[in-house]
Amino acid sequence: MADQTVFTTPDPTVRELLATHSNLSLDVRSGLMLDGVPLQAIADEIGTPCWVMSADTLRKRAAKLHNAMKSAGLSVSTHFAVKSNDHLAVLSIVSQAGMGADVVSGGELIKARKAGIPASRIVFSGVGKTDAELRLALQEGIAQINVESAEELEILSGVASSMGREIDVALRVNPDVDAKTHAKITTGVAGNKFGIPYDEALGLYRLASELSGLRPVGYAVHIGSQILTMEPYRAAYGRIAELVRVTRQAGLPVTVVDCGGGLGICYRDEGEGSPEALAGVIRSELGDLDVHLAIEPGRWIAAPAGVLLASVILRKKVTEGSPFIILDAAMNDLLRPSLYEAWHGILPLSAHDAVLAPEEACVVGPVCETGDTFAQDRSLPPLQRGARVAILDTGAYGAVMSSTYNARPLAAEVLVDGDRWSVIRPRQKVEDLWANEILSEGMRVEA
Ligand SMILES: Cc1ncc(COP(=O)(O)O)c(C=O)c1O
Ligand SMILES: N[C@@H](CCCC[NH3+])C(=O)O
Repeated sequence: MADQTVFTTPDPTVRELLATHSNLSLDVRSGLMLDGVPLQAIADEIGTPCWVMSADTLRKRAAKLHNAMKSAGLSVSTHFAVKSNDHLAVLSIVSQAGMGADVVSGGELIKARKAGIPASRIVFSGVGKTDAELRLALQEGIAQINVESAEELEILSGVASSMGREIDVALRVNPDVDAKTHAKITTGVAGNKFGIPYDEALGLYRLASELSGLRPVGYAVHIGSQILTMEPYRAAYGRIAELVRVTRQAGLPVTVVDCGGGLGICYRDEGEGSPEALAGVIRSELGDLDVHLAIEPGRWIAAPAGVLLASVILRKKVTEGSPFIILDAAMNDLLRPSLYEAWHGILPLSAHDAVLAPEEACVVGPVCETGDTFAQDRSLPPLQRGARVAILDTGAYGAVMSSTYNARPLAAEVLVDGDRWSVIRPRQKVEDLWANEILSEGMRVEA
């Protein structure tokens, strides 16, 4: 077992990141550890870039969320948002920790089933489900489909009737509440593509009760992602509670409210969304409705469980301003900084690097895009060629959003469980990049 001696580093960012990430520690000899595993050992054996997930963190966070709901006296089904991390190992761990799944495609549905998540614990959300995906959901007998438009209601009714099936349906309502998060991940304001306009919801609920193949059971709402304060949740759930009352007054039964996901985490110093506070809001706004409650968290469960390991290819001097630290990971691996200007903590893997006095640097990848930037003018220990770093909080919306842009093979994935680790997806081979490309004989030119 490695020596867990904590020592002082002069870099306040390093100290703060270690303080806010309880699964990470800096060991004098072994460097940065994720749970009981030195990350250098993984990088030595597997190479970089490489995603590493902590099984323990997934389990602990699922338990924390369940306890928060229970302590508030709520019985809530939790559906892990598969879009945040769809690795079979992750799905299997969260399933064993008591979660079902929220899926947005046929592919996610099949992966959730492959990971052992029972169909009865799967809900299907999304603005555009194809007929084939709806048929799959009906064949599998999943718990519920969250319908997002009048058009989808008609299509689903047609598909279900043609199969002689009936399915529980919740209407996803757009409550026109601003989640005060990044504009690209806000989903609950009027004008977003998501959900049924609030004022149309009751009419469509009535329509759903008249259409064959559908059993309208309630409402769903999801207002966005990385939400840190409770006001938007309170406003959205308050509106849904009102809708439930009005629907019942109209003589239509409502038995389900799906409260969506969106709870945020602490990437930098913003503090994390509190499951206890969320439970409190759900109880105060929806607790007396006598409905079955559900939530769909993704990021809050998975993001802090993962890091992305990378190596410094080179350090590029500039005449003015911060030097460029060019990593072997890039935007094709982790897209969030490029897409949302998202801030991710970066820590050196070596204890030796971690104790150096910090400098300002720009951390970038080698992809041919100026947007391929992980951090601008970031205070970091001076990282030299060959140094390794961990980019933090990449367990959600990390590997799932990777691509092979610039013909860069998908990075390896590793699972840490206590003081053991194993590869859960080998690095993609370069040959795999063209394995499915068809080059007809006439097109082939001998090199
Ligand atoms: C319908 C739905 N549910 C759940 C989630 C999960 O969100 P988060 O990862 O922020 O918890 C999303 C993504 O924003 C979503 O679109
Ligand atoms: N992919 C986004 C969040 C979108 C969530 C899905 N609706 C992120 O990385 O933060």
